[in-house]
Amino acid sequence: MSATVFIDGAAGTTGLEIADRLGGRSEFELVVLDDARRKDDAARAEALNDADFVILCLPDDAARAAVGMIRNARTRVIDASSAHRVAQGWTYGFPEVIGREAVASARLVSNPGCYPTGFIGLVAPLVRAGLLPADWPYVCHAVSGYSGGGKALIARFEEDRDIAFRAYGLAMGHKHVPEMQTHVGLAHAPLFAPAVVPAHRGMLAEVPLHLSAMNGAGSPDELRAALAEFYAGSPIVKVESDTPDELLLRASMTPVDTLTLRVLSAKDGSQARLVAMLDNLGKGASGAAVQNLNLMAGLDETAGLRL
Ligand SMILES: NC(=O)C1=CN([C@@H]2O[C@H](COP(=O)(O)OP(=O)(O)OC[C@H]3O[C@@H](n4cnc5c(N)ncnc54)[C@H](OP(=O)(O)O)[C@@H]3O)[C@@H](O)[C@H]2O)C=CC1
Ligand SMILES: CC(=O)N[C@@H](CCC(=O)OP(=O)(O)O)C(=O)O
Repeated sequence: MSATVFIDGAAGTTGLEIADRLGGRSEFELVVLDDARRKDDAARAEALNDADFVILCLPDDAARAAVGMIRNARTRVIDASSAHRVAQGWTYGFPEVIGREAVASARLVSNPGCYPTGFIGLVAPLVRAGLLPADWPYVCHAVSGYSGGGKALIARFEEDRDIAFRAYGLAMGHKHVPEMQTHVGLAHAPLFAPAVVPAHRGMLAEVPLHLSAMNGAGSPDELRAALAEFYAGSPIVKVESDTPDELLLRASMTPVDTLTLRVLSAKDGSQARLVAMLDNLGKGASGAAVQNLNLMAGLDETAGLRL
């Protein structure tokens, strides 16, 4: 018998991409509320309590309210919002970093943010291996396609074709910083500098490092080898050892659920740039939600993913 899945917020950017990935799969049956009922609390409460799995693709406040509507301990939840990413009782849904078994057995899973997927994917294994210090004040620069901001930012970029680059989070305190600090185990909140480019999807997150100024930091070769070992065998996270002349995000990018990591470095090893590339709607959101759903349902983690 197939498990029932209710996507709350199914008409939004993340929800639609999850439904795409689940389409045609016999292991899951999607529960769909029509347009007239998708924001009706009584209909949502019924669907939230009846489904085997609920995937929340809602703004944070609506996600918190949806969790409050679940009145049984049977329904298992994947929250794509940032409402529960450092909350007690929730498992952080980054299986490669947190552990596949932890995600597979959890009832409440919080999907990582798109930018933190790049930052944590790069830094957590290296801090854990003792090759980067936990008490360093890290910096993360990143660019995202505009679908990262959901329907509102898509509409803004599609209406105003003149925006070439949008830096934001300028007063610091971006909502992703707590999960970046917590799930790497850092002493200081990272300084996070996000931006949006006029492409629908795609993301690059970078952590520049003055290795020669960091006490006890590994060499670029050691960092690269440690990442390759940590993700060895992962069908989703790839560690590349090349040094390309340039890294391009293409506006025509097709959806992909991989996360690609690189350690780029100076010849003398004094400086490095840790770089993650992903699709904000792939491993950054919908692909990650489907990977977590697969694990929670006891299935191959890659089923339905675009690899
Ligand atoms: N886009 C991305 O790349 C990523 C998004 N996320 C997170 O996923 C969540 C969804 O984001 P995204 O899909 O981009 O956002 P969208 O704005 O595209 O979609 C949100 C959807 O939720 C619906 N909604 C809002 N309030 C309610 C409610 N009370 N009851 C039912 N439906 C409601 C909206 O309805 P309506 O259509 O009427 O506006 C909309 O369809 C957010 O928390 C976001 O931060 C996480 C990682 C990456
Ligand atoms: C481009 C853009 O606006 N991106 C969003 C983050 C997208 C994401 O990861 O979603 P969560 O909000 O669920 O964390 C932002 O910076 O707020």
